[in-house]
Amino acid sequence: MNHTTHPAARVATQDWAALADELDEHGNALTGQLLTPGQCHEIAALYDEDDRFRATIDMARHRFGSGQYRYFTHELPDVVRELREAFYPRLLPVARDWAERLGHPAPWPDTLGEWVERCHAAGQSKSAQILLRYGPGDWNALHRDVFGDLLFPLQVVIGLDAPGADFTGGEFIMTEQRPRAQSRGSSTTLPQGHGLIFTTRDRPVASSRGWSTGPMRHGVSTVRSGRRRTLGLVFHEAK
Ligand SMILES: O=C(O)CCC(=O)C(=O)O
Ligand SMILES: [Fe+2]
Repeated sequence: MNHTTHPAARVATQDWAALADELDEHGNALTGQLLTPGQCHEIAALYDEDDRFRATIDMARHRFGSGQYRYFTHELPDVVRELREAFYPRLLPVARDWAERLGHPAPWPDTLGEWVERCHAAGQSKSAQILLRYGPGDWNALHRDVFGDLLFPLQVVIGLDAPGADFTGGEFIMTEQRPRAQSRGSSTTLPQGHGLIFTTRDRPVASSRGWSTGPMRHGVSTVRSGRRRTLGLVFHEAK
């Protein structure tokens, strides 16, 4: 793999000022291409390697929607580990800036390694990186990936299949609860190999009194045909 196709290098060379502006404006932001279609297929193919996963979740059984996802063990495949490590320092300034605006604590150290250690010490010790697989009729209910007190406020989902060609439907959807008003919705068609950075729990929303908390949820609309697979990167650990 040469330097230009290395996923971590692709993360580093995104226009991070523009992505931060987009995150401020919308609570989510789509990156450029991070993975080639071949790299997407390699990651998606890991789904069938049982030893790589600590748990498999049948979404219908938990009333999370319909479809299946698997939690990787801590022995992450190199590309997944490298992507997560490459994103963390880029998302950190946004996380700290948002916490300051909201008057929330910003407990995140400079390195992902230190943050993960802190999660483990606090009893959040399980890997939260997931591969998801949706077929026709599958969907993901609106939710938040909050697993304990320790939380990183942004996460990333990477599309592994091509919308239109490999599947139809299956848009990534978000809602934002507005104070004393009805919620606002958004949908994003996730291109293959691109990442969507999005708010895990709340984003800062400008208000007459400064900043207020904009609670957000995310999910996936029903896949109408084909197969949609994604890689989910979360920066805190699960319980
Ligand atoms: O499949 C998706 O697009 C979203 C999956 C999800 O809920 C997540 O990555 O946290
Ligand atoms: Fe999620």
